[in-house]
Amino acid sequence: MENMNKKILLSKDAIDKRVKELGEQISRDYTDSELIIVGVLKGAFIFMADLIRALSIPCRVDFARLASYGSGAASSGKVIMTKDIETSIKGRDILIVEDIVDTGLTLKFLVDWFLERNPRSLKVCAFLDKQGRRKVPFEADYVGFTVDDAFVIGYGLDFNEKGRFLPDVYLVE
Ligand SMILES: O=P(O)(O)OC[C@H]1O[C@H](OP(=O)(O)OP(=O)(O)O)[C@H](O)[C@@H]1O
Ligand SMILES: Nc1nc2[nH]cnc2c(=O)[nH]1
Repeated sequence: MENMNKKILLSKDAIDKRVKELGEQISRDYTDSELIIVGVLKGAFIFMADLIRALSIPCRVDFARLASYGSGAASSGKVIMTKDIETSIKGRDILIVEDIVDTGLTLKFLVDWFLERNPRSLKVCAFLDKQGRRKVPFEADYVGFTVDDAFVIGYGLDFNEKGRFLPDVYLVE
């Protein structure tokens, strides 16, 4: 990563401002509900930590971890869950929090998985959305920023497990 060209895409200030707006919007939409927030590991952990502190409503948290397998850099499109949540979601309001939607395969899998357990409602909040890259139709209910088709790191997002700690988001090449 040290040898890579990286250019700032989203500053910490811009991220903080947008996360605060999302927190306010979600708090308005879920007044009178005790939301269960499900973070998708690993990438979402920083966004989720900031987002729940921007809420003015109570929430519970849980985590799931998914992996997609493929040859080389290309995903086979097969997603598997390597860690399920530990909370019962039947009849509850669920918000999945994800760092990025790219092909849409991960979130499509997770949404279908959770819907089988009959939550009262199920929505998705994604920090970043690469809308032009979908392999399956998928729309998040809340989006921090839309980004073009370029590889990004920082604010939880990694390149080979590096760069998650960076407070800003960078384009890398
Ligand atoms: O829309 P998709 O094409 O399915 O891609 C999005 C997924 O890819 C990334 O996870 P990754 O597998 O890199 O794991 P990580 O979160 O542990 O970094 C990201 O965090 C999403 O979960
Ligand atoms: N870190 C990272 N993970 C991704 N997964 C899908 N797109 C991206 C991206 O741009 N950066």
